[in-house]
Formats: sequence, structure tokens, C-alpha cells
Amino acid sequence: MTRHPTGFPMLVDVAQAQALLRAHLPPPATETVALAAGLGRTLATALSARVSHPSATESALDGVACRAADTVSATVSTPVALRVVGESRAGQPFQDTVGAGECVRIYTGAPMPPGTDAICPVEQLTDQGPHQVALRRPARPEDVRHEGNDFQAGEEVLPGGLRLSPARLALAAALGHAEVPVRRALRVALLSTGDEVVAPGSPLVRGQVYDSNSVGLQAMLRECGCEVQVLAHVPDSPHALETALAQAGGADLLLTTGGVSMGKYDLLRDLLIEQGQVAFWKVRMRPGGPAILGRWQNLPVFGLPGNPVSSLVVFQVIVRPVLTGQPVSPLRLRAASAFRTLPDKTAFWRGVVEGGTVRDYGAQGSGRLRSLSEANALVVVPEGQEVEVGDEVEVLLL
Ligand SMILES: Nc1nc2c(c(=O)[nH]1)N[C@H]1C(S)=C(S)[C@@H](COP(=O)(O)OP(=O)(O)OC[C@H]3O[C@@H](n4cnc5c(N)ncnc54)[C@H](O)[C@@H]3O)O[C@H]1N2
Ligand code: MOO
Repeated sequence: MTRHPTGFPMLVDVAQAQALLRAHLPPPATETVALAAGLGRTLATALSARVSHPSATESALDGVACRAADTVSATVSTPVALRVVGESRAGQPFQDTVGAGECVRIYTGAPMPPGTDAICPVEQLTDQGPHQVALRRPARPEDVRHEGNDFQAGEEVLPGGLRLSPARLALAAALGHAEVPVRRALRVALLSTGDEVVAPGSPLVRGQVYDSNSVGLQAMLRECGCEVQVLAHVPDSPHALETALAQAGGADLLLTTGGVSMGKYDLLRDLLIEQGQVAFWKVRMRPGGPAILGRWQNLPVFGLPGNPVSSLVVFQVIVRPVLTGQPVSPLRLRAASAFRTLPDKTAFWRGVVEGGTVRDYGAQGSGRLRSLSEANALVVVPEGQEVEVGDEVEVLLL
């Protein structure tokens, strides 16, 4: 890390950039939402089971419940006959005790009747009239699901801090919760800048570009569980930029794209350096090196580079882990090709994971947006580290 002549940090690394962004966001607050609204949110506190699952010892198969000891000799040529004394259905259990030589017809999820300890599935039974069945193999205790074998009432099952996926929401429901405590959604305002940037759907003249960054970033913010306020696009005008910043006043964070690099018209950079405060400018990464973090009055502003790949990669690598509280969790895979080394930057090269290895996607220009669709991973090559074919590399799946 070095310092700008005016004193703020420059050329920070990815971890420093994350830490500085974290320090500029409000401390996490909690709210309670219905399960249906929990997708993608971060669980604020651990959830314990209010009931056991299964709530009773039950059958895993459709068949008969009986005593295993009565059926050990059962084979296709010497079936064992049992007297059928009743039926246990899910929601309507058989209440009496089942005795030696007896069985109860039972269905998946129905409670095991008292006295029984094993199941023989319907495929292995021959009906011998309404009150007798013959078993062609022994009944098995393994086909009984014991009360609480998934989780027991009182057990802490979902730790705080987890991101709520569909499976975790289903688990929360099974634990007996209709609502979940989640971190309050961060309110993020989103602003794209640049004279040449036009809204999708409008006519495009040579030299202009459709505003793809806003679309990709808005979707990524929603995936992070944020409330997104999309501000009207601003041209390269200091006055328009200041007006837009004022509109984002109530947000926890303003995310911008464009205008942060070395050009004369990179106005966000000028505004933060000259009239705001800067927490850092430039990250030792590629793509995405020119990213900037600062404050405009009380509003934290994260300036993503305008290049489409750079903005989405910086979001993925720096912003997403901070907004969600979930660290990036790289895979380790063998390289099926060499990857370029940068002496003073960590590279996040687009790669293709296939057959358990990862290879270089090829065209790594920061304007090649299609690469982010055709590649399926970012390969992390730390500063100065050589990567040859067969070496292990860290891979972030896209
Ligand atoms: N002399 C130097 N030039 C540049 C440097 C440098 O270090 N020295 N850094 C380069 C790098 S790296 C990047 S990344 C870009 C970042 O530039 P800015 O953040 O200032 O972005 P702009 O100049 O406004 O735009 C760059 C590029 O991206 C297109 N763009 C902008 N906004 C959008 C949008 N919303 N949707 C789609 N595409 C967008 C824009 O048209 C430009 O082509 O700077 C390099 N230059
Ligand atoms: O970071 Mo720029 O992102 O290399 O094009």
C-alpha cells in the first residue's frame, strides 16, 4: 500500500479493500421476515429446533411393520406368514401393541406401532387374503426412521451468519419457524455514469454503449439480499453527478460505475478526492484496479470501474463478501493450462472449469463482457505467483 500526495491509501490489496468497505457500512441490524421473504438473506442468529424430526419413529417405506425376530428365516422359497391386525397411516397411527406373528400395514411416514421394530416393503409381500401376508425376505430395522434422527427438539441446527438458500429455508420451516431473524437488508443506491452510456432498448449510435453494468450489478445486489435504488444515469458533468449523489442520501451505500480511472473526464474520482473523503483509490488486482472507496458528505460511495468485466469482478471479489457477510470460498483445482502472472497485482482471470480442472478462458480484455457468460470461474493468481499446467489454483465459481 502506498499513499496519495493528499494522504489517503492507494494500491490496497483485496483484503484491505474489503475491510475498509466493511468499516464504512452501518453495523448489522436485525429484522424478522416471513420465510417466503428470507431467500438470499443472512440469518442473524442461530435457529434451534422447536420439534424433533421425524416427530415420531416412523416407516421409511410402504409395506408392513412387524418384529424383525419373527421374519429372519423368510426367503422366496420359504416365506414367513404374518397376521395383519390393522393399518398405520401418516396422521392416523395404529395405537395397539403388535404381538408375535402379527403385523400392521404401514405407509411411508406413518408412525411405527408399539411392539414393532422392522419394515418389509410391499414389493416383498404376497397377500394371502385380507388378514394374512407372506414375507419373501426378512423385515429390516434399517427401514425405520427413528424419532429425532434428523434433529432433536432443542438442538441448534442453523448457525447464525448463514445465507438462506432454498434448502435452509425449508429446514427453518421443518424446525418449526414461520419467520426468520435476518440481517436488515442494506439499502444500496446504484448509479452509472458516462456520456456514451445509454439505456438498453434505446437506439445506439457509433461510440455509444448500452448500460450493461447497471443491469448486472442490480441483479447481483438483489442476489445479495439488498434493497436497490437505481438512480437515473448521469452524463460526464460534475453538476449532474452532485445532484445524483444528493438523491442517494438515505442509502447505506452508493455504488457507481465509471469515471474512476486516469482520464480527464473521470469525474467521480475528482469529486471524491477534491470535495469528499477517500478511504482508498486503486486495488492491486486485475481486472478492476481503478476502484475507489470514499464518502460524499455522510454517504459511503464505492466507485466501480466502468469496464464491464472490471465492475462485475470487483463486485464479486470485494463488494459481495462484505454485503452478505459471507467470505468467498474458493475451490482448489488443478490448472489445465498455464495462467499469466502479474508482478504487482492479484489476477482474477476468467477460466473454464470442466472435467475437474480449470483452463484459461482466453480473451481477458476488460471490455469483453461475453467472456463472463462463456467462462464459469475466476482463477486467482496471486501477485508474482507462477502457475504452470498441473499446479493447484484457487477458483471462484461464477
Ligand atoms: N491511462 C490509463 N487509462 C486507464 C487506466 C489506467 O490505469 N491508466 N485504467 C484502465 C482500467 S484498468 C480500467 S478498468 C478503466 C476504468 O475506467 P473508468 O472507471 O474511468 O471507466 P470509464 O472510463 O468511464 O469507462 C471505461 C469503459 O467502460 C465502458 N462503460 C462505462 N460505463 C458502462 C456501463 N454502465 N455499461 C457498459 N459499459 C460501460 C465505457 O464506455 C468504457 O469503454 O480505465 C482504463 N484506463
Ligand atoms: O482493471 Mo481494468 O479492469 O484492467 O480493465
